[in-house]
Amino acid sequence: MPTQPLSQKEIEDRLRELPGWSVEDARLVRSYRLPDHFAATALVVHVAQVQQELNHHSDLTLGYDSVALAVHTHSAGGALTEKDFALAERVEAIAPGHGAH
Ligand SMILES: C[C@H](O)[C@H](O)[C@H]1CNC2=NC(N)=NC(=O)C2=N1
Repeated sequence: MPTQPLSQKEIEDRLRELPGWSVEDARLVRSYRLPDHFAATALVVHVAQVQQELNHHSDLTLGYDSVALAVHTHSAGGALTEKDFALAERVEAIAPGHGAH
C-alpha cells in the first residue's frame, strides 16, 4: 500500500466518505461514544487487533464511555496517507457492533 502523502484534494475527497472523521493538528481523528466503559474497552481491544493486522497504529484514548482515535503516518513524516484512511474505514466497520456512535 502506498505511503506517499495524500494531497489536500485527496484528503477532502476521502473525508467526504467518512462522516464523523476530521483532520485536526494534521491527524485524522474521530471520537466515539459507547454505552458504557466495558463497551468502550472492548472497542479499544478490537481496534488494537485491526491495527496489528494492518501494521498501522493510531493514538487511542479510552474514556469512561468514549474512545478517541488520532492517526497519521510516522513513516511519511507525519503526513496523512492511504494507510490512515484504510484504518479509519476498518474502524468505522467495527464500531457500530460495539454500540459506538
Ligand atoms: C516497522 C513498522 O512497520 C512501522 O513502525 C509501522 C507501525 N505502525 C505505524 N503506525 C503509524 N501510524 N505510522 C507508521 O508509520 C507506522 N509504521
